[in-house]
Amino acid sequence: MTLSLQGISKTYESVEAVKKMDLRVEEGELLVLVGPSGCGKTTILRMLAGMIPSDEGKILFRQQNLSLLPPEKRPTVTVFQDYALFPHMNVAQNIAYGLKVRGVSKAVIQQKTSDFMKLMQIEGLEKRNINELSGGQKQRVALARAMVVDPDILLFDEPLSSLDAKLRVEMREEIRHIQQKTGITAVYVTHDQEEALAIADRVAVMNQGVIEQIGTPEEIYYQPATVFVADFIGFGNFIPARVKQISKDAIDFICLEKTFRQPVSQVKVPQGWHFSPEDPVTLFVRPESLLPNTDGLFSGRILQKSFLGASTRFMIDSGLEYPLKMDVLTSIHSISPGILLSFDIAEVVLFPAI
Ligand SMILES: Nc1ncnc2c1ncn2[C@@H]1O[C@H](COP(=O)(O)OP(=O)(O)OP(=O)(O)O)[C@@H](O)[C@H]1O
Repeated sequence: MTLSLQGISKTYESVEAVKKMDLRVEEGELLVLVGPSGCGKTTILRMLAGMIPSDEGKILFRQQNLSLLPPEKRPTVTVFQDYALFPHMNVAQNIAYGLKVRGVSKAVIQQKTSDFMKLMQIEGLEKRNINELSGGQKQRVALARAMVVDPDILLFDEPLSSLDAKLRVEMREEIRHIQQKTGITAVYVTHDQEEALAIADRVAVMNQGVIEQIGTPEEIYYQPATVFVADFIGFGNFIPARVKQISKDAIDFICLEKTFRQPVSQVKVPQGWHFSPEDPVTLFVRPESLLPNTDGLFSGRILQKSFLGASTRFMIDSGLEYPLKMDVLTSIHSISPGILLSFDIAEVVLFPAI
């Protein structure tokens, strides 16, 4: 009982937007497609909705081949960034539209419209014109209009991009809450990696028409499978290093001219990649995994400090080509300008040298 894309491709003139993609979305799951502009996210959503055909491959939902169905026969409804509301209809008429065209009775339309206005906390706005609403209210109307027809699959195309930062966070929490409450299957497109991590059951990170990695937000954040994913999701430091020696229990690395010893079981590496003694490698370290401490493994000098609220970010010169980023809880005050650092070694991911 899943939505699955099997070997889906799409080429526009000379641009290969989606390349032989396989993807499964479980029933009731919220799957986020995230990636930089032009990586093919919207193209996938359009193929799911039937707005454009794929060049090859199949889209199956509950054993039915959706690729053969026109858009209006598909079990999908799309929520767009620009809301796509009907400007000549008031709020209630917008929400009721989908039910009306499906020939639902007046009494049911009234009941359902009222239920969804309540769910989206827009009661009292029934008679308002669309141009008399705030951005957040418009998005609530758009969501109510999409969900009122009880679709099996909700498609979100950057639904929060037009909202200001605070409202985005509020609305994404609300979308997540309602999606979980209704158990609707959802595919959500965004280029905002923070939004992706916050809202998803699973995240698919896309790059140039392919999925680089798919996994839970925690897997994607703590165990990026590629340098692209590590770089795109969150912040991090790429530190050049060299494998010194490998024994049965531990691996020694030389990094910043110091030797780090790490138990073999703790070394996180991309699947299928093996390294040998003397290989140049890259250590990927999150800013919060860099630790200021007095018996640190290497030294650095603070170049810059940015207050981020709960944490403070320090830019540190450690003699590398780029400054290291280190996030420290703001409540910890005693950071001296010339500091000693170490890693939380269990959180470091090892990549081939970049
Ligand atoms: N109608 C079209 N004709 C030609 N090329 C297109 C068309 N639509 C998209 N493309 C190209 O296909 C690639 C994928 O586009 P797509 O819109 O799917 O990316 P996206 O990840 O959604 O990007 P964004 O976040 O900017 O919306 C891009 O290189 C884009 O320029």
